Amino acid sequence: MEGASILAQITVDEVLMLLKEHDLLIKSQFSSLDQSFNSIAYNSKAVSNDCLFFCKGNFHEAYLADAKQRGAKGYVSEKPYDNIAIPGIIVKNIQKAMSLLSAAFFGFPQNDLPTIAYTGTKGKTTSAYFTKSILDHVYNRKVALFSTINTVLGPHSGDVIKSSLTTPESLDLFTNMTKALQKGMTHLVMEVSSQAYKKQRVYNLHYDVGVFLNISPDHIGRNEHPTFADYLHCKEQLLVNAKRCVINADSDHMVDVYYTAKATSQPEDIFVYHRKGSTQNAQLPKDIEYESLADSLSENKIKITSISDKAKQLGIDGTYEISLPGDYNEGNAVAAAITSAMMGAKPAEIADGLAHTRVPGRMEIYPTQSHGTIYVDYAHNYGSLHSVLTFLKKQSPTGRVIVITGSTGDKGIDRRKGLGKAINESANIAYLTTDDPATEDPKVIADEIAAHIDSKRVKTTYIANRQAAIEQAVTHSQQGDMVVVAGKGHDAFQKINGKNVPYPGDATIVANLVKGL
Ligand SMILES: CC(=O)N[C@H]1[C@@H](OP(=O)(O)OP(=O)(O)OC[C@H]2O[C@@H](n3ccc(=O)[nH]c3=O)[C@H](O)[C@@H]2O)O[C@H](CO)[C@@H](O)[C@@H]1O[C@H](C)C(=O)N[C@@H](C)C(=O)N[C@H](CCC(=O)O)C(=O)O
Ligand SMILES: Nc1ncnc2c1ncn2[C@@H]1O[C@H](COP(=O)(O)OP(=O)(O)OP(=O)(O)O)[C@@H](O)[C@H]1O
Repeated sequence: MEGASILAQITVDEVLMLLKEHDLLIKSQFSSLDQSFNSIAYNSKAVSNDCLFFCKGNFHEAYLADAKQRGAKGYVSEKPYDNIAIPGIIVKNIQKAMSLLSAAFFGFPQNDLPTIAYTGTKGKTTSAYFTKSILDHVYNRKVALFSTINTVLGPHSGDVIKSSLTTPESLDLFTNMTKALQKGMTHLVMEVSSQAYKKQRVYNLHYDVGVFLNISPDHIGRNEHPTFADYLHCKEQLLVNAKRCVINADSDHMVDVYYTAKATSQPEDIFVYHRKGSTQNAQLPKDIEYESLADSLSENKIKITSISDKAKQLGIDGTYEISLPGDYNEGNAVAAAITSAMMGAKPAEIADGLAHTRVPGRMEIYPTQSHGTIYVDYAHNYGSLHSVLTFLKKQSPTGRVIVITGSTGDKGIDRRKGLGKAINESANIAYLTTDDPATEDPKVIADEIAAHIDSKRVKTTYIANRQAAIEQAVTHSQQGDMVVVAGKGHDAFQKINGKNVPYPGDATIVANLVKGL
């Protein structure tokens, strides 16, 4: 999107006032406070007339010259560009300034769009889809969704666009909120990544409900978070910015997370849920408990019981069928039940939503007649692959586990070790292949995964072409085998050297392959 010209406006006076309020202003080169802007943009190619342009990231002066030529009337930046004859506003932090001013430009659309925000290393998309599915029953499909997979701006199929980031750039985020309101949406469910906080994409955005699902090491390395502490700190900001907080107790570091929430929310506004029998973080308050009543590939069912008085007021006690298999999806479903009840959902609506949610590329099952059963799943780090493989092994302890995976280049470097570890713990056969290699050699990435696999225990083969690797794994599988195609779900591209190279998608390849097998 990178620029917006929906009917909206902001004046230099308003810009300066806001920046001063947030201690972001260094200086302004504007002579008139009354000058107004009818559009905003951060990419010169998206600039239209009377535009206020943001210079951020790996920026080059030539982009500002381009923006001026296309109609920019001023810019906001951390440094002046005196060679270009256009007035600037110099700020201390451009990402914060862009978020703040984008929200103001659209008249703070978040104030009219009650929002549930999810963070966590795993389960954000699934929980967000569960929640949207429930609230769609309550609010007649008027629920917007900003997720890793899709951005849903309205109730019609034409209102759905593919997302390029889990959490969009701030200007795009507030543009999308405005579009959602214009299309009659009444609520928003969104995912917030740790990068969104690191890059201030959601600066000054407050949520009605914030959920912390879990955390385990991920996204640590060059281009992302320098340390786990930084990753945790960024994720915790979601609760600092939420009126009501929902926390899953069954994950490491949740005591730390709870105390972060308590710094800005009353204990009355913090809801902690536990799996029955779990002893993890037992010192945390217990508001809601859930237990698994069925946990197989064909049936996933939970019972929710409220413990504290405030939880009882949500009125969600009961049993619920969950459309997605996997014990880890039970916690995701509980989070969705709690948050949607906070937004007005009744147990029958929660039951309907949880029983009928489909999340593209998450635990999709493709049976065959004469070969193994194929699972397409988005697992691409230790936590997720370990969860999926242990769940599947529990279902069929004697079947062989066959995994096809690669890992991303230039980011999530620590995932390679984790994927190798998960394969080593639970798989019998591994096909290592290409994921999104970016600027790296996929063979080198595969070797780094393989370094954590004991090849005497797990037969490991490298096939560079992802489609060929899937085809070989599936056609060589036998009845009773569980073949897990991990990592890309429905992604219809591979990121190679800065380009999105078209790729059919794991799910499409498998769907075509299993015909006749
Ligand atoms: C490291 C990082 O956060 N990069 C993001 C950032 O890039 P950037 O600001 O440096 O942009 P750039 O492409 O170098 O260009 C610099 C500026 O010049 C502008 N430009 C460029 C060309 C031109 O002709 N004219 C022009 O004006 C660009 O619009 C941009 O504003 O801003 C871009 C959009 O404004 C993002 O697409 C980009 O995300 C990169 C691609 C990315 O993939 N980030 C990942 C790590 C990410 O954020 N992932 C999380 C999920 C992971 C998690 O769970 O933490 C996510 O939320 O998706
Ligand atoms: N609560 C959970 N705990 C562990 N693993 C999970 C959990 N929920 C989902 N998974 C696994 O993680 C994969 C990705 O799930 P999902 O897309 O919901 O998570 P996400 O947080 O949005 O991930 P990402 O940040 O990678 O986009 C699933 O396909 C499944 O394998």
